[in-house]
Amino acid sequence: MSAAANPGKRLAVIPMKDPSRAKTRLSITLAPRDREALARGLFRATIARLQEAVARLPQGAIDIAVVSNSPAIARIARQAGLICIDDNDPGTLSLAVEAAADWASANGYEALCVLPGDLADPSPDDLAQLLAYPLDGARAVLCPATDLGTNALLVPLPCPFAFAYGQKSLIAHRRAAEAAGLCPVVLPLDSLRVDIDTAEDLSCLLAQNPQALMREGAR
Ligand SMILES: Nc1nc2c(ncn2[C@@H]2O[C@H](COP(=O)(O)OP(=O)(O)OP(=O)(O)O)[C@@H](O)[C@H]2O)c(=O)[nH]1
Ligand SMILES: O=C(O)[C@H](O)COP(=O)(O)O
Repeated sequence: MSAAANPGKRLAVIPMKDPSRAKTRLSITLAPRDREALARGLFRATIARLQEAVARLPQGAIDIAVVSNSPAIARIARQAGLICIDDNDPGTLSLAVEAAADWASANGYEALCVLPGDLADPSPDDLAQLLAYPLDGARAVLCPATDLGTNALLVPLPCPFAFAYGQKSLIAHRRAAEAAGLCPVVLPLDSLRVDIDTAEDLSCLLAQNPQALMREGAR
């Protein structure tokens, strides 16, 4: 693909660690194989919801990708028909997302939407609203997590500021977008507020979906 390949298109990207290294904050609550199963299960659910959202939008408007260095994640992504971007394991979420932004710019996409692969229950309606949000060349859209993290964002490409994931990243992203001359829009979408980081998040998830920790070994 080249820069001329995707004019007017947006790329939705899910950053993913290898499942064997994921969900470390749940180490006290879950055995390694359960953390791995949870990470895979949440990733598959995110893909399905995103595909449902994309199907509601004009055909060809959005492509979906994963950015990861994990062969296990690449296998799941390819089976689902996603684009796989290899981030060469740069060591942080921000650098992995930067690798995806660079790839998307080089391939001619006009905007990048970043969604973590550990959202508890993202709704296709909310995802479609975010994916279709008008940027008018100068907006950056930020969807807050309950803890003031950034659970989703939509930026024009090339993105004029550095990603700043970490504690209270919503505030950091808002400032960075503004400093780079963009107009930051905070878009609170209920179903994008909760990701599964802590034991409390997990018990809420299991109350709603007791299958969330089903073993995935056979797939
Ligand atoms: N490609 C890539 N994805 C990452 C990286 N760090 C985090 N992610 C992904 O970003 C999303 C949010 O991740 P976190 O909640 O920070 O990490 P986690 O592994 O899910 O959980 P913890 O280990 O408890 O921090 C998940 O989809 C992760 O797989 C990274 O270094 N590279
Ligand atoms: O804002 C962030 O850093 C992202 O939402 C990732 O946050 P998490 O570590 O809370 O999942």
